[in-house]
Amino acid sequence: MRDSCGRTIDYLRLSVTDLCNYRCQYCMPPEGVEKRLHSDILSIEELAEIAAAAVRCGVKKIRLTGGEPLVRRGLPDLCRMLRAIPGLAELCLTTNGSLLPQLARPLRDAGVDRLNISLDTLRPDRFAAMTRLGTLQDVLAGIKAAEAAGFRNLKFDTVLIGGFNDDEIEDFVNLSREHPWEMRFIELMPMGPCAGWDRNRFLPAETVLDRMAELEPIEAQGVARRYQLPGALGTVGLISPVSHDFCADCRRIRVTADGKLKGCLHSREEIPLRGLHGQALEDAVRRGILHKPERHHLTERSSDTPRNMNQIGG
Ligand SMILES: Nc1nc2c(ncn2[C@@H]2O[C@H](COP(=O)(O)OP(=O)(O)OP(=O)(O)O)[C@@H](O)[C@H]2O)c(=O)[nH]1
Ligand SMILES: C[S@@+](CC[C@H](N)C(=O)[O-])C[C@H]1O[C@@H](n2cnc3c(N)ncnc32)[C@H](O)[C@@H]1O
Ligand code: SF4
Ligand code: SF4
Repeated sequence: MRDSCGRTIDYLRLSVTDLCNYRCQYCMPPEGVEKRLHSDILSIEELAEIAAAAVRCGVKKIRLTGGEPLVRRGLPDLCRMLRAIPGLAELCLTTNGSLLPQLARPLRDAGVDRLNISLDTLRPDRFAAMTRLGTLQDVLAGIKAAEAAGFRNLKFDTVLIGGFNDDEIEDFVNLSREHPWEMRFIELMPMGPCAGWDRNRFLPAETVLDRMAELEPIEAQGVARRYQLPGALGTVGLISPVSHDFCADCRRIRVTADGKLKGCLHSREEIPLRGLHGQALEDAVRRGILHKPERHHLTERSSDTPRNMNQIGG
């Protein structure tokens, strides 16, 4: 289905929880989130019902996200239910990777096609400081488990943060030499805890090209401009929501774990879906697509959404 700007909307980012086992400094406050009542969050059945309605409205790809999706109990059951929806072409998941040692295999068996793993630093001390609760070791074990479970085309998402990880650009890019991975760099978007951070922490993704002159452009994919080192097995991606926004080509809608449809990551507008079923649910999804905001306004001000990123899912 097309929105009022003529964009085809076929990609749903579905958040299964706002909870997380990490507290990344730019994403969540140190104290975490107020624990909600279990009933405030969509049940597995409600998530599957919304996903099926979205597919009837033209969605072909679903990406599960969080918070951290892997902390959600019953996630493999949900994946199995989603995989059985006729017309769904791709089921993907974005994760911090820490729980993949236990869950990579069950998720693969449940039909998840592809994983994107967030990884902001390769230094154990920095990792612990940025995530406040995590260890790099867990994520490295998670990556091994994902490969052993048969996940291919892994992508890694690194949020570029000036003064934190910009001296690791080369290390990340070099991983693409020996591994068939896409190493992606994402511009930090001003929202939630990082909205007021010093301007020099927000770097344009071009910084990567300035540091790595060897990178050669290859075909873009989704929202990522892509590059490759000569002879490398993997690729490098740049995602520039701030400096080169990709709103004109946006194909996404989002549903939050508390059941609100968001036409745009950065907009305040939300459509409540809870309690709707059948045609009424489908009509609400269509309304959300039709009224999808045209673009964000991050070059003029911080994000308009009052939510932190863990309450949306990226
Ligand atoms: N501004 C903006 N940023 C987005 C949007 N979608 C994803 N991002 C950011 O881009 C980063 C990468 O997103 P992923 O979760 O890996 O998903 P993806 O890029 O759609 O993944 P692929 O399906 O592999 O192309 C995350 O940090 C997101 O916050 C969007 O619609 N708008
Ligand atoms: C909110 S997390 C949810 C999924 C999972 N917990 C993870 O970290 O992959 C999704 C992605 O959003 C990114 N993210 C969070 N806050 C961001 C911000 N302010 N700007 C850019 N990316 C952000 C994270 O780094 C992560 O790659
Ligand atoms: S970025 Fe992901 S892992 Fe980090 S706090 Fe946010 S939801 Fe959790
Ligand atoms: S900011 Fe909004 S319109 Fe722009 S790409 Fe992201 S979700 Fe789409």
